[in-house]
Amino acid sequence: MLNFYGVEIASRLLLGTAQYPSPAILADAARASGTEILTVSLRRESGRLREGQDFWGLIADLGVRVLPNTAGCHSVKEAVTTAQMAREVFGTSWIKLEVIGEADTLQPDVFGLVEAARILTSEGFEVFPYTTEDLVVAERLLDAGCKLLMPWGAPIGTGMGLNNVYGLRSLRAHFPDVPLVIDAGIGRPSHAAAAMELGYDAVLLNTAVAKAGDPVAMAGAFARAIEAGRAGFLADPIEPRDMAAPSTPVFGRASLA
Ligand SMILES: CC(=O)[C@@H](O)[C@H](O)COP(=O)(O)O
Repeated sequence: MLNFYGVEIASRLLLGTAQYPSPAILADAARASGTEILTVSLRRESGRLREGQDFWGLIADLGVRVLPNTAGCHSVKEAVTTAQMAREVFGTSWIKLEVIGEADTLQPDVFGLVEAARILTSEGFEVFPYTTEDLVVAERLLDAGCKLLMPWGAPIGTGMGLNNVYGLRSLRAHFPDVPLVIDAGIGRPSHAAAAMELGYDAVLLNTAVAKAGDPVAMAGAFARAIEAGRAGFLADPIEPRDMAAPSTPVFGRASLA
């Protein structure tokens, strides 16, 4: 079972809550996904109070954990302040930390991320950092007190899947005991399955479900793909090879005589 900061989690799919056609579809998609963790942006909740209250009721009905995020923050100060407010609003010390550094790719500002992570862990937060696959940054985030890492698959909202499989494989190999969650850029269930086959512990996604033609069906498809990918990883897949190898034994030949 997954363990995030001492909390055991059965579902390996974490779901975002933005961009659904309606709150009812979000709720149905969350149920179909089997997720136990929904990410929620503080900005959304504080911005439109009435809608926020309805939204909070919906989350409470689903009986899932909330992982507040600092989506849209571009500086350390903004991210830290948003995290502090989120702790008050949502009553949890979990925070998905995003410090965005570049507008076109929404690439994390990894320098600001490490600084913000250090500040927040010293204040008792349990930080889920949205990062790249960079090994040195990963080491710095762990030094800063993060107990798990959330590298991107591809830029948020692109649906491109796993852009740097080599880097992600290498991150997995360097940190075998750290929970690793692919966060962002997943477009199709096969991308999520591929992440799990690499040995990743879980996948966080939003756009691919929220913007699908049928978000509820897509949520179910992702849940099954993640389970299949995990099962495949645990079953110890064969290594690819360059030369063909007959899968049918060649001893004993058919004879026409
Ligand atoms: C919801 C959330 O936390 C996003 O910031 C996250 O990174 C998801 O990205 P996708 O929308 O690309 O799945």
